[in-house]
Amino acid sequence: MSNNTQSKKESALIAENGPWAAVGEHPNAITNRFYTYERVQEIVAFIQNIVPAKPEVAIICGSGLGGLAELVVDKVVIPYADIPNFPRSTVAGHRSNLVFGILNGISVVCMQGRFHPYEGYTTAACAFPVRVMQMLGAHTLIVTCAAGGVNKSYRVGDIMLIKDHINFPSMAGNNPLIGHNDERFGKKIRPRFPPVGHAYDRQYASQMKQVAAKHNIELREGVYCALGGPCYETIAEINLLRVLGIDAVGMSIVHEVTLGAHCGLRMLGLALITNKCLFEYDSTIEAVHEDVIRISELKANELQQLILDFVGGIKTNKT
Ligand SMILES: O=P(O)(O)O[C@@H]1C[C@H](O)[C@@H](CO)O1
Ligand code: HPA
Repeated sequence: MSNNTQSKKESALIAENGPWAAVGEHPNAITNRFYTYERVQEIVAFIQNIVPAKPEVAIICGSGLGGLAELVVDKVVIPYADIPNFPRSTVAGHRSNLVFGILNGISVVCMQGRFHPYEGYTTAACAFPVRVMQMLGAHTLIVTCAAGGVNKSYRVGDIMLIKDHINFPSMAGNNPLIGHNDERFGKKIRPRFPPVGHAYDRQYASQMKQVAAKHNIELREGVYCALGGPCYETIAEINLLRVLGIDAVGMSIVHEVTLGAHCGLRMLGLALITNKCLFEYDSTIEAVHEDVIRISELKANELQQLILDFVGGIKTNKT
């Protein structure tokens, strides 16, 4: 091929796909092109063939928190492996199932296992199931996760209502919305620059506080931040996060909430504090994932009680 033909081909590619085309696009742009509106619709149609009922509430279960899905009645379980083009969760404490059914009187879909960027998935691939669940009918998304306590007053086993988040991967140019903005995701036309300042629904937050008070469960409220993982943080990093006013640190949620905001979902987030973060160089305790799962499983009942009652409240408020 002559140099001239080669450069003409490259120019055409760049004109069609943008400046990254010649050197390789940002991976999220590629994922977004893979999980097009049409492909997401195909996945939705596949699922609707198995489960015709519309879920109203979507729940993403964090590390060791998949037990919540066991409370669902009239259950239909679809393994991720059975769904065309659906990723698999590769992390201990995350099963790979979509669980449909009724939770405290309301139709739900639970993701029993999520995807994390450190598993090798782009943030767009990690979060695209949020669009699937919205297209299946969900108007509400509940995200749960395990997190390290950065706030020094937090204890292991505390539950934190997520008031807001800091999306460090996004600040570093890794947002799941990078790539083509397909305005068809969601009920209204979805904007190129969606606001996320009120991503966590204030009314839902106050309903959750009432539920916690009713059960005598102390609820913390704070700011969650996501880092890329898979390493737990250094002592210097934790001290930096603390200076920034962050209360809990994890490796998930923020990309899911970003797509949830983009497609117009009302959202609630709960983080279970599974370990205290390291602040001092002479400290001997290190975070380990086995402990994260152990604490999650130990405290799962409380979290489940909160979600069960909260979901029941959504039903009551509708009737
Ligand atoms: O899926 P979540 O955010 O609950 O999992 C947390 C973050 C890492 O995946 C893992 C670290 O122990 O737990
Ligand atoms: N850091 C990051 N992610 C986590 C932690 C932590 O200490 N605990 C559970 N998930």
